[in-house]
Amino acid sequence: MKTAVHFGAGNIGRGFIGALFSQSGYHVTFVDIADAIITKLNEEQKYQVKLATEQKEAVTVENVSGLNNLSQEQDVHEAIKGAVYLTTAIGPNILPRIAPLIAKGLAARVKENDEKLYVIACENQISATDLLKGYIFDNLDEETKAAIADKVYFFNSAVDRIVPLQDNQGSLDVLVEPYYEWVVETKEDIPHVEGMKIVPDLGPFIERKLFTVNTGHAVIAYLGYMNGKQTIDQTLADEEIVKQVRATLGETGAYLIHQYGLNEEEHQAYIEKIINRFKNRFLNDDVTRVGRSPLRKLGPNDRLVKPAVEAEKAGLSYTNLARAIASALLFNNAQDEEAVKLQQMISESDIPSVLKEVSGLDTDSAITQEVVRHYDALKK
Ligand SMILES: NC(=O)c1ccc[n+]([C@@H]2O[C@H](COP(=O)([O-])OP(=O)(O)OC[C@H]3O[C@@H](n4cnc5c(N)ncnc54)[C@H](O)[C@@H]3O)[C@@H](O)[C@H]2O)c1
Ligand SMILES: O=P(O)(O)OC[C@@H](O)[C@@H](O)[C@H](O)[C@H](O)CO
Repeated sequence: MKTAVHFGAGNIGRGFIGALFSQSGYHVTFVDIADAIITKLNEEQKYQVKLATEQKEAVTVENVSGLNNLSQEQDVHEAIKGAVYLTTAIGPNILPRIAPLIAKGLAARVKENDEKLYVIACENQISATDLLKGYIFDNLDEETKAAIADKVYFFNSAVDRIVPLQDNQGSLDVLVEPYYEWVVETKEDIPHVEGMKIVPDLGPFIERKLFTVNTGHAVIAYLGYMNGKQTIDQTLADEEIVKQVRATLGETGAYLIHQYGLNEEEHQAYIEKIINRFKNRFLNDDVTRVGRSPLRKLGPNDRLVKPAVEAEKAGLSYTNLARAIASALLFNNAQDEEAVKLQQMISESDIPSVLKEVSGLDTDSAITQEVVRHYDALKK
């Protein structure tokens, strides 16, 4: 049986990417540090993906197993040696940590296997696979880099499926929204995977996804958190917040239309479809999951700052994006490591200096001034 090695047996790993490989006739070897999940995968060898709908339709995912990357290094090398695909859904900040193990696996593989291997990072980050490739190459000698050149291919991708935190008493089953989109950038003819869409240029796809789904999601999460709401759909019961989401997505939309020549009506329909996805009450998606890791979300290339910077460059409005950035700065969730660090930075300094450090914005930039104005207003 063909195999796919997937790093990260979490929500997207089990609920989306691993499920598509399994449905396409692959055995999926999940690699994770969560021992309980790995043990259960090996014991049960299957799980269910359940749709967040009234009917709760379910699909059984079979031909799965697990490896712990901390205690089973050698087995992970063996799995990489024989795989057709190597994918990740582990969080962008974790990619550097798994790179040394992948590098060792690739070095061992190319000594005995001339077949092509396709590496795809499925993370909410622009050019995540390029970044992963860089981290892997930092761990390879020149000879191995040359040896893998025409055998290991790295493709960027965009992944879209809302998978909330799972409240299922340790079961492997995953609740997911019905909608999904996995877009992979390549001009190669690659082995078929159900549900994978191939495009020659990912730019418009990843930006459209990140600056609509994830920008909108972030606005709801931070305003919801600020207003004491538990979930995304509960937050959207507040019409003022829905208005704010539409206004912000109007700004990212104007940038996307300007940058990629998107059809205005189609883009508006895309926005409305996404707002409806957010309203799915069966997802029970916690605002703290969606707002997680605010330092990453405030990064220069991420869902809030990049569209604001691009809108400003293009002479477009960015005041609602500045408000979204301000609301992210107010995310003071004590359970979130990055939120704690962010609040500590703010308490020891000032907003312009924090934005300089975290988002790469000049302290006297027009965006920074606009963020400070909104921050002061929201804080009241
Ligand atoms: N959940 C969603 O709705 C969604 C949708 C699209 C994209 N994404 C992206 O997918 C990625 C994963 O998100 P998720 O929601 O599945 O997160 P998750 O926390 O459910 O899964 C991440 C998994 O990675 C594992 N992990 C952490 N550190 C590790 C390490 N050093 N080695 C091996 N495994 C490690 C964790 O144990 C966990 O099982 C993120 O980049 C996220 O932005 C998520
Ligand atoms: O995963 P993050 O932390 O980058 O973003 C949180 C959510 O916006 C995200 O997980 C969405 O649910 C997902 O991107 C939908 O495709």
